[in-house]
Amino acid sequence: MLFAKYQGTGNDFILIDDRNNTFPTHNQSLVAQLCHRRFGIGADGLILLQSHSDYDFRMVYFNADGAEGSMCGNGGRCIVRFAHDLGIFKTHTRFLAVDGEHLAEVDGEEVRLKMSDVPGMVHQTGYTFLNTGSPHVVKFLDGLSAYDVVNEGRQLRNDSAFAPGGTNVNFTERVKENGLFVRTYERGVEDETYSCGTGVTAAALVAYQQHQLTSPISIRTIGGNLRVAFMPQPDGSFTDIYLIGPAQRVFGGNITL
Ligand SMILES: N[C@@H](CCC[C@H](N)C(=O)O)C(=O)O
Repeated sequence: MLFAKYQGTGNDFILIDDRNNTFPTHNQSLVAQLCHRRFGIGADGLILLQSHSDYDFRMVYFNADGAEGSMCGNGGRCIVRFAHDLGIFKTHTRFLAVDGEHLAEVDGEEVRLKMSDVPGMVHQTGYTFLNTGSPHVVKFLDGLSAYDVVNEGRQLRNDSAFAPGGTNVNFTERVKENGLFVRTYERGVEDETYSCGTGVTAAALVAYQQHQLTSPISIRTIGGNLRVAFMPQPDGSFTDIYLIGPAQRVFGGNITL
């Protein structure tokens, strides 16, 4: 079976053209093995591109632990690049993911992905929780470069407040000129990743509401730079949310299943 590896600001994924529906979607240990960084290809997740009668394609996303996941923003940008490379569309596309319809546009190196609307957020002491297609905690702090993201993130990810599903955790620092630096502990990878698209989207919306940053917000991650644009609504919800940044093919190959 042919595969290709793509990355979006260092969040990396195995992409498979599954338009003939031959991938064994219920084989969780196979997905985990393919994503393993020592015994497999190595990736933060695996994504199937499947056919859909009403859309250009359907995105099916699995986390590195092999379980089917909720929405992945960087994965969404990578599958758009993959579909573009396969010749499925020219500049604009419309596809279906687990959280519903997404529109996207390829513009040179960048992919601009429309995210799901966000109904609101819950503020707790020390952090904010919201769902941007996947569940996210956003916690603002100073000195993020030296912060223990893995241990602090793992604790919050497994906090009983988020049981049974758990949450992703985004540690966020304000940087100059309407910008953020974000480091994410990702559920399903169970480690810090270089970038998380639904995570930086969550951080941007909280930064608007709590720190008066304005759309579009520039975000630095370990793996590169992203932008998040959005329209705040009077009822506290957000519409027209766009995640914008680079997505690239890394290499391709053939796997025997
Ligand atoms: N890396 C992703 C988020 C993927 C989903 C997450 N691991 C979860 O299970 O909630 C992104 O770019 O959004």
